Amino acid sequence: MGNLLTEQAAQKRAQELRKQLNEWSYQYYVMDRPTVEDIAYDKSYRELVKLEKKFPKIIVSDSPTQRVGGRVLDGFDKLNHELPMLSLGDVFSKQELLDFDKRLRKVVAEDFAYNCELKIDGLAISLVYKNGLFVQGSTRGNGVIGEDITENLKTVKAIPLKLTEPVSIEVRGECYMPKRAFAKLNAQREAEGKPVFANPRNAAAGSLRQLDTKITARRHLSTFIYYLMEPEKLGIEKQSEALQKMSEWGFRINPESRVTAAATEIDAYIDEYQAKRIALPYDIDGIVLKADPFSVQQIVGNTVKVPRWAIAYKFPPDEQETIVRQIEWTV
Ligand SMILES: CC(C)(C)c1nc(N2CCN(c3ncccn3)CC2)c2cc(C(N)=O)c(N)nc2n1
Repeated sequence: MGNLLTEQAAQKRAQELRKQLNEWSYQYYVMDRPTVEDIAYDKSYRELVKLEKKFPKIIVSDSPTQRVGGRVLDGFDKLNHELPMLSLGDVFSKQELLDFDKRLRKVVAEDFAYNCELKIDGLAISLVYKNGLFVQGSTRGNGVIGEDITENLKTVKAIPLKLTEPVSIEVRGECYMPKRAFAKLNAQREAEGKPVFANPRNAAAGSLRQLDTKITARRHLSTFIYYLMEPEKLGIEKQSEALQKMSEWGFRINPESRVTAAATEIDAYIDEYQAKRIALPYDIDGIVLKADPFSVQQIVGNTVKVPRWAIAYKFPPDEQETIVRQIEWTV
């Protein structure tokens, strides 16, 4: 491009490049479906970087160039979760799960199904969007006070910088490090004589706590988003519906969740994923059962710390998992 390029022409070309790059990135990082060779991506990306360098005024917040990090923060601001990030009650046996189900059905007259979800073993995060643009990301902290890690979360490619609709929402999810990235990182750290991380959750937490966002950007973090705050404001009536809607907005949603009507289906779900656990490309430490209709949440509400309409079933610690981790996922 000769330098006769006007800012307007640069803006137009940059918009075309962003659209293409964001589409490729969505397919790769959100849908796990690589659709383009790296070289094609890099070529377009380099052209966009050049255009934005030449005409800085054309830069927009959802440009893929805004994901590389680059600032070294001197700390994280604390922030107040207007809607507290609750904890989860947890049970360790199917019998306790049945007791939870019985207790809940005693209070709730209407029949209802559960939404069963894998319990991703990462770090709980909250993401706030204003008119479809990512404006703030934070850690759970103690549930009321968290840390603003927006700059670091912008580098997580699975977190959309701009949604497909201009909605103003807050969502909750888990930020995690895939097992393969964890094995690679630890192999690298070992080679550099640095201490290795004990598990992917610690590695994810350490990566999000980095004050140098460039380091966070190369840690291959990902997310699964699992809750939409105040769904009633958008006329969404069930957890399964909220997950579907969040997927349409561009969030990465775990594909293994399932609506189960009867308790026996829950048993099957638990058995299935206890067996699949080792083969999953990310760590899970159980499953999360949520009453699917949000009306049930309205009826039973939450205690100070935990919802009465949801429970976590924790898998027994699976020691051979650790041995397998060394074999299966070393690069
Ligand atoms: C929205 C509710 C409260 C029902 C909820 N809360 C969750 N958690 C709360 C406790 N959390 C927590 N973290 C640290 C210390 C205490 N509690 C960690 C997230 C969920 C975690 C997962 C997951 N991991 O995959 C999930 N699929 N659904 C969740 N749903």
